[in-house]
Amino acid sequence: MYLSLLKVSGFRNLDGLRFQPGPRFNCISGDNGSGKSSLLEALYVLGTGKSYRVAQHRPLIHIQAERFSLYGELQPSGYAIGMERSRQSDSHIVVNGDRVHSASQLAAIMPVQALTLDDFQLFEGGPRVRRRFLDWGVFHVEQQGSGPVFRRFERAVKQRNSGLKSGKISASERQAWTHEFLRVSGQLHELRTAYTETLLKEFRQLCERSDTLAFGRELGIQYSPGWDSRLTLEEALSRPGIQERERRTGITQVGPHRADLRMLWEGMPARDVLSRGQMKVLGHCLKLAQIRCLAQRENTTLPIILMDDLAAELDQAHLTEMLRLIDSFDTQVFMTVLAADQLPAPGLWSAHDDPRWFAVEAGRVHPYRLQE
Ligand SMILES: Nc1ncnc2c1ncn2[C@@H]1O[C@H](COP(=O)(O)OP(=O)(O)OP(=O)(O)O)[C@@H](O)[C@H]1O
Repeated sequence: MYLSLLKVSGFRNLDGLRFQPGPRFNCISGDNGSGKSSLLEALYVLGTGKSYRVAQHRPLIHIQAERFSLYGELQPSGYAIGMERSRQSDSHIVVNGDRVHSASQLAAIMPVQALTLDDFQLFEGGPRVRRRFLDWGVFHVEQQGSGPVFRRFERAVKQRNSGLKSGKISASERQAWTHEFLRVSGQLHELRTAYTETLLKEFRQLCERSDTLAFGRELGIQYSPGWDSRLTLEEALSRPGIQERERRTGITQVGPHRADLRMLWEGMPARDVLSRGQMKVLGHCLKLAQIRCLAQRENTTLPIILMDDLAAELDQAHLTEMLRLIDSFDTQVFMTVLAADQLPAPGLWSAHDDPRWFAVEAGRVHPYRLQE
């Protein structure tokens, strides 16, 4: 699957933009503030309905525009996705002319994975960042089975919390909500445990590839389920201290919504020992390991890979190795860079046709040929 055409209007500084990328590696260069990251962000929004840079959609709309609109065509599926978002209204998404009511449906049509400068947050950020990362993999690898589990789990937590908050629930009502919460938590826990094992295997193999990435083999990753793992979730919920906290706060205190991945280095929190560049490289590797998990499965669509400013903070050896790794996936890639000469010569990392080169200037994209 690859994107053959992108049109963007009123999105940050991009307006009237028409972009025909190549099916494999696309390098996008341009000065600071030219619109490279915005172009990548537009692709991400088209595939997910949300940005990886901001939580709200308003900053995405050009300051003088009322709305942004995005349009993309995918090959060989022939899918055409249109998306519009105004300052006031919710998003309007159309796939092949039919209205789509939830942006989450786009994930199956145009999956995207973004490698960004923030990937060190998988180490330094809070548990929410790691849960989102983990669940991206669970969702994409177990697409058929996991979608309903996520939805039921969210509903079960919400219902249980509103019952706890109202304070007026009978013991039998509380039991019924707890029963559903336990049932669906068990399913989510199983999906995450199985996926974490596969992910770790792929991550280790990826680090075996070269001496440059060998330091990644020392990383220990432990799945922490969201409660004391020596107990069952039911036992954890019935502890007097937990019940007292639930009565006081009206919030379910333990469960998969509190899960985390513990990143360890020689038994210490990895964020206390690894350099920022190392965290960034390993953060990228973890995301690429997710794509390897998908590549092992039959009939899966590999995500389009978006890489914003990969060259920042990486030395040439790490940069070359990351580019080789990314080039080894049979999927479309978009990468931004200030100038093409920041990258090692394509002959060192690209085994396929030459990457395509595009320059962004004042919100417009122009193809160009790289001088030898
Ligand atoms: N809502 C908006 N309306 C208009 N312009 C915006 C809006 N949001 C951001 N911009 C501008 O869009 C331009 C492009 O930003 P972008 O982050 O894409 O640049 P970039 O090419 O990635 O630069 P850098 O190399 O510095 O990261 C910037 O000048 C920014 O100020």
